[in-house]
Amino acid sequence: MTDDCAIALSGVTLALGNATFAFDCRLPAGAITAVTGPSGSGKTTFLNLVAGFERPDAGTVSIGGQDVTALHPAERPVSLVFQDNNLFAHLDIASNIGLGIDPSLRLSAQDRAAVSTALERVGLGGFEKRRPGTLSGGERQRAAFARALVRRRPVLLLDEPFAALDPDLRAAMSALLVELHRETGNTVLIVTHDPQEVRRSADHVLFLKQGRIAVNLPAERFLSGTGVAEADTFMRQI
Ligand SMILES: Nc1ncnc2c1ncn2[C@@H]1O[C@H](COP(=O)(O)OP(=O)(O)OP(=O)(O)O)[C@@H](O)[C@H]1O
Repeated sequence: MTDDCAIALSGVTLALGNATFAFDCRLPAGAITAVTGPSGSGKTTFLNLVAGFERPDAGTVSIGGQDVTALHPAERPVSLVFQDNNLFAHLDIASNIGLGIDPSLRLSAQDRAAVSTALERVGLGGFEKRRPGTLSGGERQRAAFARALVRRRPVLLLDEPFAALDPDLRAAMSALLVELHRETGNTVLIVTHDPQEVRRSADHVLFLKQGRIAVNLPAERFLSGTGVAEADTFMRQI
């Protein structure tokens, strides 16, 4: 495990409408961190700050020791799977995933093989020529996950990536995430409402409350009780 991809937010503050956020934390490199907490607590905003879709009013965001606060999302070493999976309707699934490798879609035979392998791993083998509009919501989410996989960036950001899937498929996709994480050793942040997901996949847990960090602990310690009532109630929902 290297320290290259630790994510650090130092003195970060942000106001969006009536909501205010203040984040100060350091997240371990090469780990899966679950970002959780009640609806409206700031989970997506936290991910947006790391991805660069939001800029802090004050403070710095760094990834792997590099200050990325002023960098655009495309310049940051991250790949993303957000709730709206951002597939291009006019491109087939293979091209949508190929965009993760090369935005101009000049793909080598090896790249095309990587696309097909990623599709097979997410259970969409043979979907290469299909258009996004012909896929179910869950299949589109899995295609977006495949696109993030082929990018092979050191940091993977996932915002409720499996929320639309039924429980069995959700469990299978979490298992796939853990398996791929073991292979690549990348740093993963996954926003989830699902305590089972936290238990299944997280090495580390960040629990947010009203735009602040209420708990920042290794998963083992989080699961054995945090002393923060909301976090402990959340885990008892299983
Ligand atoms: N651009 C914005 N303008 C005004 N308010 C915003 C904006 N973005 C987020 N907020 C508010 O900030 C709060 C946190 O939003 P955020 O989406 O980060 O929460 P969340 O924890 O991801 O919620 P959920 O679990 O419901 O998706 C919410 O109250 C939201 O209404």
